[in-house]
Amino acid sequence: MEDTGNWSCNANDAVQIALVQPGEAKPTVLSTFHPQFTYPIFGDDEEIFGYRGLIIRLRFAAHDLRPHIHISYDEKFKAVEDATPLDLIATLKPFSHEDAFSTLPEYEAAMQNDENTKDFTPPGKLVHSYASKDNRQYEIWAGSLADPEVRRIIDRAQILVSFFIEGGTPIETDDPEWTLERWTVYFVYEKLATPPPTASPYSIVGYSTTYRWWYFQTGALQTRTVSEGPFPLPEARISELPARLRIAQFLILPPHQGSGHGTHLYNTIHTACCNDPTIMELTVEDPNEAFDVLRDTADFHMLRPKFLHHQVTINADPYAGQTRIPRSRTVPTNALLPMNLLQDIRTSLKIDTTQFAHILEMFLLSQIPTKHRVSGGASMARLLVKKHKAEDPHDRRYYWWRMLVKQRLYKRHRDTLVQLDHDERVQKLDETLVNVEEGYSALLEAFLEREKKLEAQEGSADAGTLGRDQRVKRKFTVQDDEDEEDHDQESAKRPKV
Ligand SMILES: CC(=O)SCCNC(=O)CCNC(=O)[C@H](O)C(C)(C)COP(=O)(O)OP(=O)(O)OC[C@H]1O[C@@H](n2cnc3c(N)ncnc32)[C@H](O)[C@@H]1OP(=O)(O)O
Repeated sequence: MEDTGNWSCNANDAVQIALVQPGEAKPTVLSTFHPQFTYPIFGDDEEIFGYRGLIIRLRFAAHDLRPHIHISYDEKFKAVEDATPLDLIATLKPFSHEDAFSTLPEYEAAMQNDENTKDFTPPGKLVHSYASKDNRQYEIWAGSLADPEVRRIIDRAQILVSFFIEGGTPIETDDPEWTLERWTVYFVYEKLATPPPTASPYSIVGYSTTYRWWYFQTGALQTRTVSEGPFPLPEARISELPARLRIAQFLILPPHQGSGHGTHLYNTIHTACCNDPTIMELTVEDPNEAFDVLRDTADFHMLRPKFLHHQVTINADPYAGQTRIPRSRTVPTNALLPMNLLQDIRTSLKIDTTQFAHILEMFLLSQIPTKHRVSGGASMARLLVKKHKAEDPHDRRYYWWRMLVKQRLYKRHRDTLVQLDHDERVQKLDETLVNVEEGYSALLEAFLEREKKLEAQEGSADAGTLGRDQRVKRKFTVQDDEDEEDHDQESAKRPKV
C-alpha cells in the first residue's frame, strides 16, 4: 500500500485568494492572500488529503466579487480502500457561490466582456469617504439586504466569513423581505484614481453586516394615544420600530488590515446609529479580541473628551459631611460618580451599558497616577488597611475605583459567584479585578503611545498604526460578556425575529 503520509497538505496554504480586475487581454491580479482559518470547510486539522502541489485559487472580481474557483495539483493519490483523496468540489460547494464553478476561460471572458464593469458603483448610498496617509481614496457605502445588488455581493462574499472570522457563519439571504429589511450592509471600497479603461475604479476593502434587534424599553413606555386614522392602521415597518443595532460580521481583508479602515468602518456605523432616532444602542455579536481592541480604542477616543469636558472623576470623599459612616457594605455609587450625567452621555452616544462601563472604568483609572496603582508599585497591604481613609486622595480614588469595578463584576456575574463559598468568591473577584486592570493599563499605554505618535506626526491627517507586538489582550477570569440576551442566540448569524 502507498505511503499516505506525504499526501496531506495544509489547507490554509493550499487556498489562495486573489482580487482581480479586467485587464488589457485578460484579468489582472490586484492582491493575493491566504485564509486565516479553513477548519469550517476542511475540518479541525485544516488538512487536505490526496494531493501533491495542490493550489485552490479563489478569484473574486475586486468590484462585485464575481467568484471563480480553480483547482490545480501535481499529483493525485490513487484511492486504496478507505483512503481516497478529498472530493474538493463537493467539499467547497456548500460554502461557495454557484457561479464559482464555471471554467476559467468562461470566467475570464465574463470578466473581460462585462460592459457594466467600468460604470459599477457599490450598492446602497455613499455614507462616508476618506483618504489614507498616502492619499488613496476610500468610500463607505450602506445598503439594505433587501436590495438584490447588496445580496448579490454578500452571497458571493460568504466564504470569506468562514476564512477570516472565527466561529463566523454565513447569513441567510433568502429570508422574506420584511426580515431582510432589518439588515444593513456597510461596504468599504477603495476608489482607484486610474483604473484600466474597462475596469471599475472600485475595489473592495471590507464590509460589515448589521441588523436591527428589538429593544425592550423598560420604564419609558410610550404614552397611549387614540388614533383618529382609518382602520386598519397602517402596518408598522420593522425598520422603524425602536431597536438596537447589532454588528454581526465585520471584516477588513488582509491586504488592508492595520491601516485604520476598521476604525473608519466602526465609526461610520456608530455615526449612523446616532443619526437614526429609531436606534437606541449599538451592540456587537460575539466580538473577538481584535474587534474588542478596535472598539475600545474608537469608543475611548470618542468618550474621553466628553469625560474631560465634564471633569468626570471619582469623588475621593463620598462620606464628606456625614457624621456617621454607614456600616453597610454597599458602595456609595451616587456619591462617587455623577450617575445622571453619565447616563445622559451614554444614552446620547447610544453606547451599550457594559461597553460604556468598560470605557468609563478605563478613563477613571487613567485619572489615577500610576504610582498610586498596584501596577506602579502601590502597597496593596497598606491600602487594604487604610481603605477610604487613606491620606492621599489618589489612594482613596484607587480604593473606590477597585470597589466600583468589583461591584459591576459582582452584579454581572452574580449567578455564578453566589454558587461559590465566601472565600472563593472573594478570590475570584480579586483575580478578575487584577486581570481587568492589567487589560485597561495595557490599552491606556497603547493610547498614550498613539498620542505621542500623533504629536510626532503633527500636520498629518492620519494616526497610523502601532506594531502588532504592542497590541494587547483583554484578560478576564470571569467571562465578561456583551449582553445577557446573547445567551439564547442561535449559532448561525442569521436574521432573527
Ligand atoms: C463581530 C465580528 O465580526 S468580530 C470579528 C472581527 N473580524 C475579524 O477578526 C476578521 C479579521 N480581521 C479584521 O477584519 C481586521 O483586522 C479587524 C476588523 C479586526 C481590525 O480592522 P483593521 O482595519 O485592521 O483595524 P485598524 O487598522 O482600524 O486598527 C484599529 C485598532 O484595532 C486594534 N487591532 C487591529 N487589528 C488587531 C489585531 N489583529 N489584534 C489586536 N488588535 C488589533 C488595534 O488597537 C488598532 O489600533 P492601532 O492602529 O493603534 O494599532
